[in-house]
Amino acid sequence: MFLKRIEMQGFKSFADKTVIQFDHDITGIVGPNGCGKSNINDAIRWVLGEQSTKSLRSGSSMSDIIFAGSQERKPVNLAKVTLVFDNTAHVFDSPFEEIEITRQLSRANNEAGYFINKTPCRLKDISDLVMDTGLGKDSLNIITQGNISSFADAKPEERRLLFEEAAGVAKYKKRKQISLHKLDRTKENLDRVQDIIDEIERQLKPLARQAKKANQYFEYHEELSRIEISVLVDEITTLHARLQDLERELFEKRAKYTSQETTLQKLDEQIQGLRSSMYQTDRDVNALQEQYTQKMEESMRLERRKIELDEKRKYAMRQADRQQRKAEVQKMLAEAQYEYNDRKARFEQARADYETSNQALSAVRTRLSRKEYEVNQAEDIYRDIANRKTVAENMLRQPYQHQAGVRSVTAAKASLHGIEGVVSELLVPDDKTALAIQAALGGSMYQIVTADEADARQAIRFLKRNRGGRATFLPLTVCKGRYPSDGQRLIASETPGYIAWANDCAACDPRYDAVKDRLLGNVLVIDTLEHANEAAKRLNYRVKIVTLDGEIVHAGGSMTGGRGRSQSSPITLRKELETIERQLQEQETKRSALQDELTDLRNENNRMEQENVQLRVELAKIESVYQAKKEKYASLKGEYEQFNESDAKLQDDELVVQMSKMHAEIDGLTAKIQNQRKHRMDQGTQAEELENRVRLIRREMSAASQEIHEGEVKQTKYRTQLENYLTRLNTDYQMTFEYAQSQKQDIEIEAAKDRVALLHEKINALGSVNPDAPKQYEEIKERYDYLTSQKEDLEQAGARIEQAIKEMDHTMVTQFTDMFNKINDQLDGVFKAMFGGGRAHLKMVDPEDVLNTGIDIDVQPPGKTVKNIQTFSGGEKALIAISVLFSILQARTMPLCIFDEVEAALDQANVERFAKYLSHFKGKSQFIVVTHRPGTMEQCDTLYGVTMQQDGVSQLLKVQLKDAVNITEGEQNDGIS
Ligand SMILES: Nc1ncnc2c1ncn2[C@@H]1O[C@H](COP(=O)(O)OP(=O)(O)OP(=O)(O)O)[C@@H](O)[C@H]1O
Repeated sequence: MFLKRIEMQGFKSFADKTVIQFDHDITGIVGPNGCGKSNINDAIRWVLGEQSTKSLRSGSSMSDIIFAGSQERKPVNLAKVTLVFDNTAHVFDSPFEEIEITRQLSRANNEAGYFINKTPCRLKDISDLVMDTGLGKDSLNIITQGNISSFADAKPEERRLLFEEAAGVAKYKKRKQISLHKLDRTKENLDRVQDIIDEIERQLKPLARQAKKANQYFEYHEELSRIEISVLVDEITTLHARLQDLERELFEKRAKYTSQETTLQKLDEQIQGLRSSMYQTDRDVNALQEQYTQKMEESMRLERRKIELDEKRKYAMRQADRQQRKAEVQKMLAEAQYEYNDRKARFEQARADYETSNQALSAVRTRLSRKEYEVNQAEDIYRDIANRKTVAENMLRQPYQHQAGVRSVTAAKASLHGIEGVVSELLVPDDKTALAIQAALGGSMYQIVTADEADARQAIRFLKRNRGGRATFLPLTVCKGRYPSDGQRLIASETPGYIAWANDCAACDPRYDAVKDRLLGNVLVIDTLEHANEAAKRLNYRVKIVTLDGEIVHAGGSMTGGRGRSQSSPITLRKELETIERQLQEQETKRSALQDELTDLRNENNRMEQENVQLRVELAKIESVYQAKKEKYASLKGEYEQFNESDAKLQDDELVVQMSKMHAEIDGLTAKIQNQRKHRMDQGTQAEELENRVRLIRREMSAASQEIHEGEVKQTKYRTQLENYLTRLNTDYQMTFEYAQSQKQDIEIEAAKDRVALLHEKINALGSVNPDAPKQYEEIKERYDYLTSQKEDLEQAGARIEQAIKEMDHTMVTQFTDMFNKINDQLDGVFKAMFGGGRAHLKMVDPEDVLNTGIDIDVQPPGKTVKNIQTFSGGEKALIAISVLFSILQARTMPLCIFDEVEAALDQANVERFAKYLSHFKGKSQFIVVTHRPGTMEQCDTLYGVTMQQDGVSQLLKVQLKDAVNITEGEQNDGIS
């Protein structure tokens, strides 16, 4: 027998160990209601893998299948059932000739145990072993009364399951289900992988470009590093040498300047000395001049006395004889001639002196008027600067003339809380970049910095309440710096004309660093507008740029520039005022020097005017004397010529001697005065020469000072450049100059410089570079390749599953159709045997869809015209179902069938037909039949009677037919005897 034995213990009502031995084809199980017959079926299904407590007619828990005890028996802790199969026909796919399957369950810990041939295993192993045999918890092996009665009323689709089971396609269906599930999962995985691949593909292209760019950058940078070190070393060396030359030059210039200062001082002293000496000479000349005037007056007096004397002589002569008179005239003529000649010479000398004085005076006047013009000019400039100073001072006193709000808040600062100040007061730009910072700040220079937002709100309320104007407030608590990116810094520092980032050009209390960095942190300062345009281009028009002249290239490229009436703003005013004060000081020095010179010139002019007047007076005096002498000489000459002889002598020798002495003195004084004048002129010339030298030296010193200043500017520039280069060595290459020197290569520096510039250009042209791009690209590419191969694997797996499903579908269609036809072939004969005539036929509801079609059955019992199965009686429906069941058993041999009261609904005649037909299968299948019907019992080879005594425990014993009928019929009385 296929099922050789069942061993049960503790299973449901079989509390004690019960062994059912099967030795014949048809074994009947009989017994009264509730004695435990169906528990045997349950035991078989339980071992074959049933997990549903409902289907096992157990309670809510599987442990309810363990014997629960009764009034007289205690519950047991373990349920254990073993099925022993004969496998000599190898119904099980196993080399063993006997298969023993055991399932047990312990109540204590709900622990389940599964065994095949006593070897522990999993439930799945049992299901797998059983699946291909046609046995199984849902198989056709176990048919209950319920199965039979529901067959006719079932939907065609439900009915189909029976045929699937018969055709053995259930396992394919299950496998297909698993495959479909797998396919779904594979497709889901594929979709997921595809989504990731799509996403990665989207990243891959730009990343490839970035990686290429970064590699290019690394290449350029690598080359740059190789040659730029040498270039930097060369630049530093050159700059160093230049600086040394410059310092030497500056030292010499400063030394010369100092020595010129000393010379100038000496010259000034000399000029001072000379001026006092000239003053003394002037006084000497004046004294001599006075003496001269006195002498001249005395001389004139003597002259007058002489004239009087001569008149007296003339009178005497008129009294004397003619000879005497002649001699007298002759003598007078000689005197007159002498005097005439003498006065003439004097007159001419005086005239020449006067003319010389005139010329000198005119020269001085010209110089004077030129000097006056220069002084006026200097005065105008001074006044102009002084005016500018006043205006600037006024503006500084009222810096927010046009910002009413700022004015109001500043005025009320003491009564408001947390007013830190106006941006223009808090930030102080350096001289050079003041205009640039002013432009960079724009209107924000009038923003008022407050400690926090509450302070700003309070100030705004104050302005509103007092209608004090509007103002913008910048609370420190929300103020955050804005900075350029590292890339922008690098590009900016390499751009021609780069000065600095604006926040580095202004100083402030560290408290306001955030304000400074917020307003100026991302503004770039460049020297000229051309360079600013270039810088903007290189920075992709993303940065605001200002020039030293205050022009702006805004982010985006728009430009602001030009010049208004005033360039001043509070931010530049302080510096402007300092510059104006310096200019005023310089102009003051210049103006007072010019005024000194003017005073000197005026003094000289006055002196010369005086001298000139004096000379003119003298000339007039001497001219009159000269004219008198001339006339006298002419008259005497005429008179004498009338005498042939000389007349009496009338003379005053003493007067003549006095006069001649006087004349000699006057001549002496004249000579002295002339000498002094010449000396004075020499001194003047000398002073002028010295002043010329002073002017020359001053000019030279001013030029030298300018050169020194320029040299110092150059020096600062070189030092800054040097610092820059050293910083670059340090930051870009982490090298000291000394180490870099040791790394310097022997290359052509000029060509290298060109190359460095070109490389910088190329690097700039690359724009922003992501240095991690190559690594990121590699990683993502690797991931992409991996996922692509995953995708291929999944596609192949999917294709394999689809192919397997296709094959399974094909097998199922074939097997199902074959089995369906076979059953159909059997059905008519079985039906006729069961109904004693008539006919029956199975049909597919949708023959086109064999895999899903429902199954209908057309039946026509003998003598009836009704075909609709629903309209038949319960017994007829059961007989139809049994006919189909038998047809199936005909078409497909089952190794084991368990019928649980399947014939319960049949009448006696039909039970007999049923039982008779059962014997058709003898030798082919093993039957275990649970029954109450004697007709069926008669056909059984062996009969087991199941009884249950008061203790609620099922007992089993082999019985004879007679006993079996008794047991069944004596259900109401006591069971077996
Ligand atoms: N865990 C259990 N412990 C003890 N007895 C149990 C347990 N489970 C079920 N039983 C008993 O098993 C009996 C039911 O057995 P079963 O359904 O096999 O009877 P039957 O012989 O098939 O009856 P019928 O002829 O009416 O179908 C009941 O008396 C029930 O109390």
